[in-house]
Amino acid sequence: LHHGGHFSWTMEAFHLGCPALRSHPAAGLKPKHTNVAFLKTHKTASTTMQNLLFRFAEHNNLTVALPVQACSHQFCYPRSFTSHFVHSHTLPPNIITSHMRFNKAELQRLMPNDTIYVTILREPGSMFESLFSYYNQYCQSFKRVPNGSLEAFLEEPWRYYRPDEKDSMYARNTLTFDLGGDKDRPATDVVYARAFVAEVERVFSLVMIAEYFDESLVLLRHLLSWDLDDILYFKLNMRTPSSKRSLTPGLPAKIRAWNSLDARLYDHFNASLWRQLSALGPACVAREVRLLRRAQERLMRSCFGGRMPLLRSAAQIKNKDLRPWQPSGKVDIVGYDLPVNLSRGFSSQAQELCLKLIMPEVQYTRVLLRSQSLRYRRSYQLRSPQQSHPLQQPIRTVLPRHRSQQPPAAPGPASGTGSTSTSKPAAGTQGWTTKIRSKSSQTQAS
Ligand SMILES: Nc1ncnc2c1ncn2[C@@H]1O[C@H](COP(=O)(O)OS(=O)(=O)O)[C@@H](OP(=O)(O)O)[C@H]1O
Repeated sequence: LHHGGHFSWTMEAFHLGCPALRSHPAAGLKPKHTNVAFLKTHKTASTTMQNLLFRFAEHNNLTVALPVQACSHQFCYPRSFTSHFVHSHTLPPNIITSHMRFNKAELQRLMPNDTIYVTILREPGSMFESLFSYYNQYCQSFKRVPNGSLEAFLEEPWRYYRPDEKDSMYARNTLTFDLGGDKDRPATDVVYARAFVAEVERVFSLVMIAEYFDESLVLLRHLLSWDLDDILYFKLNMRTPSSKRSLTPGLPAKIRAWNSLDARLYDHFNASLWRQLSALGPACVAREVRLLRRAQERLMRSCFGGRMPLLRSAAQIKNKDLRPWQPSGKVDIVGYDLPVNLSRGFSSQAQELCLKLIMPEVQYTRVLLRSQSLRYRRSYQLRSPQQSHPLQQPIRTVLPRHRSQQPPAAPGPASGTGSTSTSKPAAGTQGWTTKIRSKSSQTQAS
């Protein structure tokens, strides 16, 4: 961090890395894969992932598809994604990661052919508890429940839930909905549930699991041929312990029954994550996880003046660019503040890294849109019309009206070079390769 922002721990990783993989001859030369579509599901640690992808994109001068202003900082969720929602200055994209309702055909039209699709799921009990608390003031199904009681909702969900109502996707099978599925298919429709899981498996090369976030990142790193320092992160979008409630016995089973499609997805992809980890080698995975955590702790201490940071509620954070959005007065989403004397002994690059690591979703989206827009404007005069992305002509300015149930973002305008890979530094990762195959080619063909 003190040497130009690059965290040099790849050599250490090389010595501790997986022997079987290290012997692979050409892996050190393999370029990093840079075309990634990450489906940002709700309340699954997806903001932490999005921040990691934003930083990777900036570091490698890539283009991130961002929403037009009328969509706020999401792609007009809960409407099904279309390329009309993408800001024309962020085309052609390498990475897409903002909230959307998945639409395979539209994403394939937008993204390069070799795009790797990734998403993340969370255990249904803790996820539903998080949704219930976060969207308590938005979602009518939750607002109707006396005393905001999760137990009361789960006792008689049909008393409070209306499938066609605004924001009902937060109250039942949210993962299925985000993935483009039918959240209200009855649990008895096993044929639909199986086919849906199979479709998700066909499209997504990696389905991460929030409970095993670091292990999932190790798989991601191998899948994309990234370095260990590309997967460093600080946890974002957390609630204070006082905003959480523990689930009383019997509730997890009720949550699973109510969200049976999500439960099926979770069980399937949790099992497949562990199969992939075991194929990579448990010892190798454990070593990489250990390295990641150690490096993260060092990075945190560097950014926060030698000690571990205190998590702060939004009101306590002096820098407004670092205040996380608060869904209501009843839930406290915490964030970080940087020490005032951070600039002492730090390069501007190192300061920038510390800032971006803790920048909340709404503000980072706005910053990225601004910088990409600037880049787009600078390169605009140099382009011939043929060099434009097909979706850039004509630029679409009219958007169907849509209410925003999410935090208001104020993105400015934004960019577009279309590089598809970066040169991977050979040091430390020679021979490390993944056994996980990209499914993008199958997906394109289907
Ligand atoms: N690295 C990592 N590992 C495990 N869990 C993590 C991580 N980062 C964030 N979190 C937890 O994820 C919850 C927020 O999820 P999202 O960022 O997806 O929420 S949002 O839909 O974008 O608002 C939120 O959960 P709750 O605190 O239970 O609400 C965060 O604490």
